[in-house]
This record gives sequence, structure tokens and C-alpha cells, in this order.
Amino acid sequence: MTDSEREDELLRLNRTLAEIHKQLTAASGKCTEAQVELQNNLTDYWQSYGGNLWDEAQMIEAVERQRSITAVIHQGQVQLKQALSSPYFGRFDFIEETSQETRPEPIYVGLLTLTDRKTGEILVYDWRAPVSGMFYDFERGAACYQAPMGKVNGIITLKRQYKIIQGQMKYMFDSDLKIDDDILQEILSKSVDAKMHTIVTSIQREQNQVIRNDENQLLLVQGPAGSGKTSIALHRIAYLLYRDRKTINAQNILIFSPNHIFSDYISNVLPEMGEENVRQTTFQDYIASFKDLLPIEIESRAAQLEYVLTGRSGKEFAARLVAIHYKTSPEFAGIIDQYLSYYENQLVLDYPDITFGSRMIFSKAEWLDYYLTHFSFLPPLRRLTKIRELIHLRIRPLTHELRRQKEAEIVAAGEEINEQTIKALARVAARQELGGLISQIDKLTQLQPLTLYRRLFTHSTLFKRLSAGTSVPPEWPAICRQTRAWLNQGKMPYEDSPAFLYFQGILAGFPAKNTIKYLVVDEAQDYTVLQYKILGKLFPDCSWTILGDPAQLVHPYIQGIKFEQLSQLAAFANPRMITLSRSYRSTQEIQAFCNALLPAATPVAYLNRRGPLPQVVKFDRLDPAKVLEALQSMQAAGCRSIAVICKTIRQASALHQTLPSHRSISLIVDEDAEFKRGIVIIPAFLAKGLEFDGVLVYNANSDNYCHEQERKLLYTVCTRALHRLMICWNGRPSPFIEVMKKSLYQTN
Ligand SMILES: Nc1ncnc2c1ncn2[C@@H]1O[C@H](COP(=O)(O)OP(=O)(O)OP(=O)(O)O)[C@@H](O)[C@H]1O
Repeated sequence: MTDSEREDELLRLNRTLAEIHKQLTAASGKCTEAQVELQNNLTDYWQSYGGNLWDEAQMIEAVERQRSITAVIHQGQVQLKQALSSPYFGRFDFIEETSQETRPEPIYVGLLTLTDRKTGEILVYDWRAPVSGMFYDFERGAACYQAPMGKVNGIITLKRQYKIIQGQMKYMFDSDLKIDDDILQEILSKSVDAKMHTIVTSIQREQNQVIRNDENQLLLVQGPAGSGKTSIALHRIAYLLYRDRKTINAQNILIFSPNHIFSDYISNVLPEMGEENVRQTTFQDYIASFKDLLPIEIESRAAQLEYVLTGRSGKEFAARLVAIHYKTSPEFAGIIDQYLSYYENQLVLDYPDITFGSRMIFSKAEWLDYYLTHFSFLPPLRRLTKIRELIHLRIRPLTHELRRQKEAEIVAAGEEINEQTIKALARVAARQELGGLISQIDKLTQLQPLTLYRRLFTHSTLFKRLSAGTSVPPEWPAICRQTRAWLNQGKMPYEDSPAFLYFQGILAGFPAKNTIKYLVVDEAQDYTVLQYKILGKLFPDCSWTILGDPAQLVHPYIQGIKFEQLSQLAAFANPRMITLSRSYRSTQEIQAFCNALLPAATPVAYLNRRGPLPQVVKFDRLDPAKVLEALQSMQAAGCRSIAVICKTIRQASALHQTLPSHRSISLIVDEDAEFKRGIVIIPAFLAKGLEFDGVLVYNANSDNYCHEQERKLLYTVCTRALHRLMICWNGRPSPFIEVMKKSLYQTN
């Protein structure tokens, strides 16, 4: 880059900053006006409130309108202030193939579009604008983008990147490569603070195709640990909010995250991009929403995992593991579907005529007609309720008739003369006579989902019929016994909850959320077939982005869904799977170590960012002093965020107690906790999705990580480390480490 080019760039920066200042001044005037207007509206509201509901409704509407105008202006101000610090991060010069112009147009790319209000010239393009996509997708040479009017071809003649901090140009350089690996290395070599950050300046081409995908209603993104799945999901949300800004807002997007610690951890990314945070929820939240509705207490996911990971022994434990595996399987989902289809299609087939004396009230044929045709758009339980209401309507004239008949009988008997008493006695007599009929109708039109679900474990012939032709584990009788024992105590094992809630939803109806237009499911490998079926019912009218990594299944015994199966679960228009190939999080040494933990998998490609070899260290006892020493050495090496990852909640809590300085070290064992800075002790299942400068994997002994099913758990915890990884053990190390090449780590 020549000196005069440098000077031009600095002039351009000053011009851009001057425009932002101008717009900020104008916006602050507008904001004050809007605030005054809002204040006036509120004062009017309180002064004029006179009990007239119509006036009040109008006033509330005016206040709400003013409030949202104020919020929009305020949001604009926040974005301008962000832009004042760093208005853009990239530039490319583009000349359209069909253009008469001979000079390429410089396109500056930043977090928001900025137009010179006087000349109308676009000074900066939002990174999400169609034209900006070329910054991520192309190097110098032929390039194209999809404009609203169609495809535009052309040539990129220059690519430049900038680092502008607090309005000061720190550096700029021309980049031949798309987004230089050097830039990535610089970004990734830093230590991380508490929360995740935007990657907008260095999005990679393979990531960009996910972020800007416009065609597929179901987008499945599979990528190794650290390949940016979560980051991409959030950038995709920002993109959708920009692209569809006239039709959707943050309320129309929902993220399913693994837990609330993770939700908190990613909560800064969208605001950093100038967008409002979207709602996040977890499957556990969905279960919790039934807390007061169900006559049963559902075991928590954490309690189930803790039980499973404590590695007990014995027949009961073994049967529970098989139960978890089987109840989360596609086969079991099929059995539930069959059972439900019985209620859907056959329940009323042999229902009797409802008669009273010689009168036909509701015929066999009507049961079929109403249940299978008229009300077939409703879930079975609601159909039955409707039919009950209908029958009751038909009985009403009969009741009146019967009462009159009874009154006449009482009068004829001459025992009562008081009219009131005659009526009361007639009512009672009529009710008694109709009692049998009413209870017959009630019986026929009631379904108790829990009672029906329970039958799977009590009626062996029913289960045999439903499971015919599928492979049922030999432990099924023990599984039935265990499940019955839970249910008898008013409790339900966590592994039954998706099956039961699906069952309940199909019978009684799902609380469908039609306002959600985009659903994002992160850590998708941890969901089972039935959980996806539930999501499909809850969000019937939306596009899905599903991101996950089958190698990071933290629950050793569940059958997570295979990505290929997902697109078959619902009739998605045009499903597509994109596989990411490269990982960005860890140093080359840590990544190589992690790759070796999964020998069967395709090795993950990684950046050439170097660091020390992971340490596999023998602690004579699991001595707290040694743990502190290890933590101090990581801190001395510049790690700001450090996690000691234990296998279970119990191990994490016990370790926390033994550390003399445990007050300055946070213990996270609750799924609803906030993400903490500094040093944390955390169980493996809560660490997923998070990352830390340094990770100490505690107690990686042969008795802790030994079963094949626990391999992925160990892989997941090791891949949380960016710069330093230490694994400590005593007794004997995990066999997964023992068989590894010694050159992949150092020892003490
Ligand atoms: N293009 C990029 N530029 C800079 N940093 C990136 C890029 N892509 C990913 N990263 C960084 O890599 C790290 C891992 O990203 P992220 O957590 O989104 O990956 P992931 O695939 O969801 O990981 P995991 O499956 O292990 O939870 C983060 O620090 C993220 O900021």
C-alpha cells in the first residue's frame, strides 16, 4: 500500500467518523424529543384517567407506540456509538461486469450501514448486506453476489482489512487471501474473558454459507468441537433479523440451548452486533412448564446424569442404563407412535350406542362419525370432550322431561305439597335415574395420559403387540419393574419424560408457538428422536437451524438422533446438511491430542496456532495443593479463564470444598447458574459449549473415564481448552489416554 493510499484511508476514516458524529447529534435531539413525548403521554395518562375504558385503551396504545419509537431511536444511537469506535473492518473494490464505470467502487464493510446524509453515498455497508457477502466469499478476481434483482457478476480488484479501535486506525493491510489466517491467529491467540464475542470480522467462507443460507427450511450444521457452530448460529440470527427486518423481530426467533449457563455465556454476541437478544430456552424449561399441571414429579436431567456417571454396579444399575438407551431410541419412539395411533384411529371402534330406555341418544355410528371425521382436526382428548358436550346437550331435554315426570309422580303420591320441595325431590330423583348414563358417558370420554402411558409397563400383552417385529432388550421386565416403582411413588425417570410429554401432547394437544419463525437448536446431538418430534409439534410453522457434533454426546447412554434421521421426521421443504471441516478454538497441540481421543473419527483440521503440549500429570493423591499449583501455573502463563472440569457434580463439589482458597474459585453445579469469570470448578455436562483459556481435567482415572461410552465425554471436556490443557489422574490413567502416542503430551 502506498503512502498516498494510506493518507486517503485516513481521510476516509475521518469523513466517516464526522458523519457518525453528525448523525449522533441529530439522533440525540430526536431521542430527547421522543422522551419528552413519552413523558407527556404518561402524564396525560395519569391526569386524564377517569375510568373510561375506551379512553384508557387509546392512551395505553399511544404510550406503547411512543415507547417503541423511543426504543428504536435509542437502539440507533447505541449502534452509532459502537460504529464511532470501529466504523468498518474491511474493504473490497468491486467492478460490475455490466457497469459503464471503469473505476471499481470501494465497498467498506462494518457493523451497520452508514449513508452520507447529504450526498446519499453509502460510506459503510452492513456486513449482512447482500453485496458484503463477497468480502467473506471471494479473494481478488472474479466474484459475484445475489442482489434482490438477481445475480451480479464482477471482479474484485482489491481487498483490505483494518483494525480501528476507538476511532483510531491501528493498522491496515491488503489481503490477498480472503480473511488471512494471521488475523485469525491474532484473534484466537488472545485470552478470553467471561463471554463469547462476535466473529464478524473474520467469518470464514464455509461459515458464511451457513450464516447466509436463504434456501433451506431445515439446515443441519455438523462440525467438530470449536468449528464455530454456536458463533455461526448467532451470526445467522443477526443475518435473518437484517434480511427479514420488515417481517420479523427478535420475538420470532428462539434458541434451544443446553442450559442457562450457556445462554448467559453467549448473551453478548447479538448485542455486540447491534441486535436485541433473542429468547433462549432449554428442553428442561419445557418440562418445567408442566410442573403444576402433571400429577407427577419428573426427575431432573442433572440428577439422571449424576446417577449414570457415578458408575455404580449391580443389576439394577445395569437395567437402568439399558432403560435409558432403549427409551431414547427410535424403536421406542415408534412404539409410542403405534400406541398413539391406536387411540387416534381405533379408540371408538367398539364404543356402544348410548341409549336411555328405548331412546337412542348417541349411536355407534355417530361415535365414529364425530371422532374420526367431524372433530378429527382436534387431538383425541379434545375430540372426546367435544363429544361429551354434544351428548350432554342431547340429554338436556331428556333431563327436563324426566324432572317433569318425577314431579308429577311426587304430586300424584300426594306426600308433598310444597312446590319448592317437589322440585328439589324431582331433581334428585331424575339425577339418580340418569346417574348410570352420565357416568358411562364420562368413562367413555375420558383419557388419562399418565394412566395410558403406565399401561406400557403393566400390560405385557399390549406392549408385545406394539413392539412386534422390533428388537426389545432382554432387560424389559426389569425395566418395567423399575418404571412402575418410580410411578408408584409419584415420580418419573427423566428418560421417560420425552416419551410421556409427546404422548400427552398428541392426546391433549401441544401448546404450539406459531409466532416462532426461526428455531435454532444448538448442541443438537444431545436430543433424541422424541424430543425432536415434540419440537416439531411446538413450532410447526418455522425454519430450523440445527447445529451439533455427534462426537460430543455428553450423555454416555442416550441414543441421540442421527442427523440423517432428522430430515425424515417432518416434511421439511428442501433440507440441507453442511459439514464444517475446521476447528478454531484450540492450539494445534491441544487439537492433535483431542483428535487422538477419537481414533475412529475423521481428524479435525485446525489452524496452525502453536502452544505447549497438553500435560498428563500423575497426582499421587488427588491433592488439593497440586490442583492449586496447576491453576497458578496456568494463571502465570496468562490464562484468565480457567476451568477445572470434573466428571460429576459430586466430584466437583467435593473438590471445591477441599481447596483452601475455595472462596475465590467458583463452583458451578446448577444448570440455571450464571456464567462466571476467573477460575471455575464445573461438572463435565455443564461445561459443554463453553471454552476457557486453560482447562484442568480432574481425576481422569481409569475408573472415571473407562467405558467406551465415556470416550466422547472426555473428548468434549478436553476440547474446551484454548491455550492450555492439563489432565490429572492417580492410580491409573484413563485407558483412552494410556493408548495414545506419547509424543502428543508431556508428563511430570
Ligand atoms: N471465523 C472465526 N473467526 C474467529 N474466531 C472464530 C471463528 N470461528 C470460530 N471462532 C472461535 O472459535 C471458538 C469456538 O467457536 P464456537 O464455540 O462457536 O464453536 P462450536 O463449534 O460451537 O464449539 P463446540 O461444539 O466445541 O461447543 C470461539 O472462541 C469462536 O469465537
